[in-house]
Amino acid sequence: MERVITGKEAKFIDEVTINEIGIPSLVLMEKAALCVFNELKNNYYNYLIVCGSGNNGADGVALARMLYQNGENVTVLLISKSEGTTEFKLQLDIARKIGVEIIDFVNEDNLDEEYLEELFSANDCIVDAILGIGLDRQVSGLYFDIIGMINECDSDVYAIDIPSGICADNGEILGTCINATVTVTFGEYKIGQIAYPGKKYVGELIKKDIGFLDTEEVFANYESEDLEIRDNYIITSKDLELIPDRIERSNKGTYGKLLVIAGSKDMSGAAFFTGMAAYRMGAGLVNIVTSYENIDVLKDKLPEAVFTGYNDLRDECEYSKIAEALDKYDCIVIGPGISTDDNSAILVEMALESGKNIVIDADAINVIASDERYIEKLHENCILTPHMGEMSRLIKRDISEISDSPFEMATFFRDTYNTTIVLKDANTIIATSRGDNYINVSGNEGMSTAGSGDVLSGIIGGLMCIGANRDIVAPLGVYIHGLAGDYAKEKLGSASLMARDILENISEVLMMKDNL
Ligand SMILES: NC(=O)C1=CN([C@@H]2O[C@H](COP(=O)(O)OP(=O)(O)OC[C@H]3O[C@@H](n4cnc5c(N)ncnc54)[C@H](O)[C@@H]3O)[C@@H](O)[C@H]2O)[C@@H](O)CC1
Ligand SMILES: [K+]
Repeated sequence: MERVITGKEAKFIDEVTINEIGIPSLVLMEKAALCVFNELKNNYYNYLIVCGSGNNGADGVALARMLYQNGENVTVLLISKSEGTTEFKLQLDIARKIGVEIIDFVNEDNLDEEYLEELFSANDCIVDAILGIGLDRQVSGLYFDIIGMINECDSDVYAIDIPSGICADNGEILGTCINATVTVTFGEYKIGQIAYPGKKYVGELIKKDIGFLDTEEVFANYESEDLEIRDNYIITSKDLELIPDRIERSNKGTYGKLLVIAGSKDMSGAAFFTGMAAYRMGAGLVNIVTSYENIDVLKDKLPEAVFTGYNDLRDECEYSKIAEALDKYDCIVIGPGISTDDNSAILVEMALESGKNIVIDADAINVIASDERYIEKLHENCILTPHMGEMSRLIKRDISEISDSPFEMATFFRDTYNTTIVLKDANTIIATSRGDNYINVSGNEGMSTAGSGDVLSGIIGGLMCIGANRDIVAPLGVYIHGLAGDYAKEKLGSASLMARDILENISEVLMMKDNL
């Protein structure tokens, strides 16, 4: 896994590198500007570098100097009213002395919006050096208007460090933001570049090492009074190694027993997808607990499973049959297609009280959302997998509020209930009960299709079953699900992609692991 950091953590790493280690700020800046220069040089006819007056702007001015000295047509556009940081003033002074063309929009007369529009379209490359990780409030006024104009023109836009307007801490857009073609960032990825909505505006994301002190070393050895370091990661293909290997001399008991409580009248498909996904992940035995009328059809589709039927769980005999199964099995997936009737409420309560490792999905989440009594029973071995609608019911907030700040919502839920949450979205956020957060980077738009969530809960259940580390099953399962979807998209395109195609490509992911 790879760490992703907040803007504040990035600042802390900056400060330690400069103040404790002694690498001068200007040396880091020179390297940062050089990295962007190497991406740009000789690629465009005319460059316009739009600069704020913080160190992001200073990077921009240093870049302009490099382009100028390389013989390219470059203009700096200054748009800040304030004098700027020490580094900014210094870079500007050097650039002026060397002869770089500088337009000071705020202080020069006779410059209006029309002039700016013409300037933007006259340059085929615009560099956004307005705001970086120092963004700390809503974008308004001139900055707002200029970002709008840059987004309107056809030129390529390179953002230095992060597109201006995206909050590096969580991906929120503070009023407006630059829609970049390419973003060149320094040190580590920032959450705002990986998480939606920010991710949508980053374009191609290039990460460059500019000589900061190693992040893990900084976090382990230096303390900051006002900064709480959070463990945020992305899963990468290397982490597939964390899927337990098959053992040559083994039997089905070696790979665990999973109880899948899924499906209700007219909803047998959900149980099939979940059960089958768990088997494709390598689960030893899957027992599907479902309404009696589903069993015949499921037996045909998934003869590898065993079945436990129920009709009315107020019946003592039926109740104890399920209680016995809960007792015998290693882990549980509950929710896909179970409906929200009285039987489901009983099943959810039984599963929660078993204390086992449980994946809680779909209608089981709706049951929990319907009554405070259940939410209080969540524990550290639960993994909830809500989509935006289910999350909205669970925490009683509007979907728009959740999709504007999914990262905050997921971590808030985890912190409140000490449970793992998988908030499903175009890039799913996982906040684990151990305190780690993950932003998923696999998957595609074709996976927004019926049954896709059922497959995910089966994959996570399957991973638990085969003995993957408890702290990693949720983020790893989400990553595998997305990767299986990516394989499916490669073969079929995104529009025709169906849940069964995700299922069929789980094996591709497992073979990829074998070839690592
Ligand atoms: N030594 C360093 O500190 C390095 C800094 N680097 C660059 O410096 C950037 C961070 O620099 P800074 O911390 O100076 O911050 P920024 O340059 O991102 O911006 C801070 C300035 O913008 C103002 N501001 C914040 N939000 C605003 C808003 N919504 N509207 C208008 N003004 C707003 C702040 O008051 C402050 O004056 C990084 O993103 C990176 O590009 C790199 O050069 C690497 C080395
Ligand atoms: K920027």
